[in-house]
Amino acid sequence: MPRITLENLVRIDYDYVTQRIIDFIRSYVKDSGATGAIIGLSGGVDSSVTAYLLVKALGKDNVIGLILPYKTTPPEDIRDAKYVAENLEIKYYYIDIGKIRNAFVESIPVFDESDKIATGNLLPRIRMTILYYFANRFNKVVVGTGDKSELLIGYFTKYGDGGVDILPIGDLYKTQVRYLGKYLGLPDSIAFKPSSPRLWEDQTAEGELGVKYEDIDVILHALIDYRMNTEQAAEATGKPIELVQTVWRRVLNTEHKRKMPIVPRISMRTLGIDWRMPVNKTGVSEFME
Ligand SMILES: Nc1ncnc2c1ncn2[C@@H]1O[C@H](COP(=O)(O)OP(=O)(O)OC[C@H]2O[C@@H]([n+]3cccc(C(=O)O)c3)[C@H](O)[C@@H]2O)[C@@H](O)[C@H]1O
Ligand SMILES: Nc1ncnc2c1ncn2[C@@H]1O[C@H](COP(=O)(O)OP(=O)(O)OP(=O)(O)O)[C@@H](O)[C@H]1O
Ligand SMILES: [Mg+2]
Repeated sequence: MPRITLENLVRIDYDYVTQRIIDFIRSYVKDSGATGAIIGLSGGVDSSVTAYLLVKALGKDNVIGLILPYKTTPPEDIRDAKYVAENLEIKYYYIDIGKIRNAFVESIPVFDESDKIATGNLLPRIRMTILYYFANRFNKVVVGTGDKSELLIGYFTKYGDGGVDILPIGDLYKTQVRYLGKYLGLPDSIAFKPSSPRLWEDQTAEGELGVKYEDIDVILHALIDYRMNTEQAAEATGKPIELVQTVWRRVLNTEHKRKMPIVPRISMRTLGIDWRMPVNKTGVSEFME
């Protein structure tokens, strides 16, 4: 049984990884017929790394950043998001989403502030709408920032930050994204900033999940990349079986977030039977007469 450590995970060739992602972005945007990319800049590691990669792939004139704060966004995030945009010399817009969010709140009869998830999820869904406005308006693609850890455990808002066209860092675990950030020249204050969706005050990802990303990553590495079962993963990583099961349960329970909406199979082709109505002598279905 291999011993699986975080060391394994972060010791990858970041030069190669960067080139693969750049090639992917370039060819996707070219084939889509778009003129470039739109990205939401939060000041967090995922959007910062993705923005650096976009500029390397497409050039600074073809990337637009949107800084979309709400009052739960701390000032240091806004400062870091601006730093990224200015350092990369990309065009960016700053749009406070407070008024839009409040219009939703005032218009929804059953609105309940105490429901943190339903209330918090409004923010990424509003951001998604604004990102797509810009994409339509300027013929660009919306670039998502989800990493492999978040995607696998479903730690994102369905059709919010999950509603995007491409996910350039979606095959890299959070810890790998941090080291890629360092490799790309991001300051440590961004590359190693504790992750948070900032959906409510003082929210942190690890606080809400109850598991550290370091543990999540090493466990996912065993379960997904080595295709181990939970007992094997616990042994190979040295993590408690309960923790491994918690992570695995998250993967299973969020499968729906990684798929297109399910369509029931009722057509002739998918059912494999002829479902046509009987036709009359003139060859017309009776109900159409
Ligand atoms: N089996 C199933 N098949 C199909 N659809 C299913 C389903 N189960 C739930 N659903 C649907 O999914 C909905 C629940 O999913 P969703 O609306 O996303 O809500 P949910 O997963 O409960 O909440 C989003 C989570 O992601 C976190 N988040 C959000 C944004 C960014 C980040 C970040 O890392 O920065 C993290 C946030 O803190 C929260 O924990 C249900 O209301 C239902 O509509
Ligand atoms: N205030 C914001 N302004 C613009 N975009 C935002 C804002 N907050 C979140 N987003 C978008 O939603 C994405 C998902 O948020 P998330 O918090 O997962 O990513 P992050 O902040 O880049 O990194 P981390 O997950 O480590 O916090 C961001 O990467 C960004 O594209
Ligand atoms: Mg964040």
